[in-house]
Amino acid sequence: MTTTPAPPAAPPVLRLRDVHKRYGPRTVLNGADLDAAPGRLIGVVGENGAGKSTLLRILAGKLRADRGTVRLPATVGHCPQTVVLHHALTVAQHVRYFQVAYGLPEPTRAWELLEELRFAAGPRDRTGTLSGGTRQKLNLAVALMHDPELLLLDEPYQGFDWETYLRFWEIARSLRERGRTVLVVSHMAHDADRLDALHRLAGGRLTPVRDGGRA
Ligand SMILES: Nc1ncnc2c1ncn2[C@@H]1O[C@H](COP(=O)(O)OP(=O)(O)OP(=O)(O)O)[C@@H](O)[C@H]1O
Repeated sequence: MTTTPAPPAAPPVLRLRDVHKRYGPRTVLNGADLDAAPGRLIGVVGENGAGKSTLLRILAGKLRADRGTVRLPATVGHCPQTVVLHHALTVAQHVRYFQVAYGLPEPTRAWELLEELRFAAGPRDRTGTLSGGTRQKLNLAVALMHDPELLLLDEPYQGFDWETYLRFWEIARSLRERGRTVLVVSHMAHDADRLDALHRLAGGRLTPVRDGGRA
């Protein structure tokens, strides 16, 4: 009898090893490790101030770790907790700005995402006039519009109504099906079932709470 060897596991798209970060005397990350394979939905939970946003900012290249190694794919999207939009610019100006920043020939994906998220504002509306949840939809769409291999989302659905929250998870699932890796900082216990793996950040380290085996 011949046996077919199992296919080798896909190499991690994200690898974090022994990452340290302190702000003055305060140590926030103290040897954080994480591996993420392609096509995984991964959650990170932790108490307020545990260092989740710090971790994501390091992964997004917006903050330098004091020590340790971070291996990332070529394209990374980051949707930070604080909306990065400028209140005086219109919706269309934001889409155009990020299209140019990412070097995209067309901004089509941004408009598709906004439609999927039931975006109610018009292209000429200034973001300063939008509701918090509506601004967050634009924040999310511009983080996703270049279809990054790794997507870092810091509580991405703050201010979303229930229907939009469910649509967010549909988008996350379709990204996973296309081999994208999505890392979500979450406070919601009922998100856990939607994820392939869940890690807790405490004491500056990441510990798997639940792991689907390939995260
Ligand atoms: N730029 C900074 N300078 C000094 N301290 C900072 C800075 N950014 C964050 N901190 C501190 O580092 C700790 C971790 O902050 P961080 O925002 O990463 O936590 P978090 O887990 O995302 O918190 P939350 O759940 O409240 O969003 C906190 O004590 C915070 O006050």
